[in-house]
Amino acid sequence: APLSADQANLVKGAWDKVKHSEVDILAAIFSAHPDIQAKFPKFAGKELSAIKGSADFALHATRIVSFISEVISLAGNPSTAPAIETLVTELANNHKNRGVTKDQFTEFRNSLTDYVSHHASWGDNVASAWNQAFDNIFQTVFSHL
Ligand code: HEM
Repeated sequence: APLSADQANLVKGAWDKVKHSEVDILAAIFSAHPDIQAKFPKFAGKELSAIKGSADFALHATRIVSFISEVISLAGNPSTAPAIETLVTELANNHKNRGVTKDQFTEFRNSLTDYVSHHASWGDNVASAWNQAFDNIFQTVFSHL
């Protein structure tokens, strides 16, 4: 089910606490899942510590975080649901073309959720809204992979 306005506000509140930590978020994902790092032509086979400070790393981290910020900013409003669907379908198709798997998307989700849950205040209500948001997003992603 789509998020209510109240649920969307809980997700926004948590995301606001971490959205300026782009590099840290991507580093946490790569560190937990080297198979994700290995999909990136620019980062494959390199030590995380050697790439984490690079402009390329900051650029990609910012792309990911900006995408998530955009989707979250559109959540909780029935009139913007089609825009979310369009953005997420495009993301799924781009990643399908790169050979990204459902398991890798799930790994990404789990690391991201782990990061946010440790860097924002995280009660049951926040967790439930966050999980519902990602269930919705991933339902669309998986239908296109
Ligand atoms: C919800 C999860 C994810 C989000 C929000 C996300 C977001 C993005 C965005 C916004 C871009 C740049 C736009 C584009 O080229 O499509 C991108 C590129 C990319 N993503 Fe993801 N991504 C996710 C999951 C993954 C996973 C799991 C992998 C690998 C296993 C991956 C690998 C890549 C690669 C290889 C690129 C191209 C990088 C380049 O330009 O060299 N992504 N991603």
